Amino acid sequence: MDVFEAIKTRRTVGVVKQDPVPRDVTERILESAVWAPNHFRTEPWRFFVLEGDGRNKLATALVDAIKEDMEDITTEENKKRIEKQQKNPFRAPLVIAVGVEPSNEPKVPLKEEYAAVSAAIQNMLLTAHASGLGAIWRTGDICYHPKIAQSFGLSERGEVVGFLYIGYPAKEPKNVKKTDVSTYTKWFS
Ligand SMILES: Cc1cc2nc3c(=O)[nH]c(=O)nc-3n(C[C@H](O)[C@H](O)[C@H](O)COP(=O)(O)O)c2cc1C
Repeated sequence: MDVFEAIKTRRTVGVVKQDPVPRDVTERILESAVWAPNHFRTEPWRFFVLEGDGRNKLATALVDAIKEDMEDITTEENKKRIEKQQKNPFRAPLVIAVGVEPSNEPKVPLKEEYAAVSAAIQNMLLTAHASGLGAIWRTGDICYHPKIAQSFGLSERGEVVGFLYIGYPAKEPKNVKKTDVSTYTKWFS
């Protein structure tokens, strides 16, 4: 599969099988990340690989984070929200939490550190797709909760920018409509 084909045929896959992802495939996905472009070569990306029982680490972090923002954790509604977060990491056999650890160098714009990590994530999604896997980049407010960053040992400036849920597709991905690029393009020749 050439790069353009991989880019065009990759779709977000939210529902995957529980079959484990082979170690070498996971390692290839990780390796593809660090070839992303990165101004000043600060290498701001961090990867936390969660598989098998390791996914409990994320479940605990998600539950701690959600509880912190609740006034009363014993209401029926909140109990359900807690239960949902407890289960969320088990929706895929492999979850990679991708973090950013921004440089302290004044010359390095913060937005460029996030840009580099986003480019790394796209590499990972494309490598997963080219390996026959399905993946979804998930966030939500909880992803950016300081407790989540802390749970992975990130600094106060660091944060998790996405959870990649990866596995073999259980369902055909939904078709998405893309507006033709000409709508967003102005040419100056
Ligand atoms: C920064 C970012 C955060 C995202 N977070 C979520 C999410 O929390 N839940 C979700 O269902 N999809 C999430 N997505 C995936 C998008 O919904 C998906 O890319 C979009 O629907 C387009 O589908 P495609 O990836 O198949 O082109 C996220 C994508 C990005 C780039």
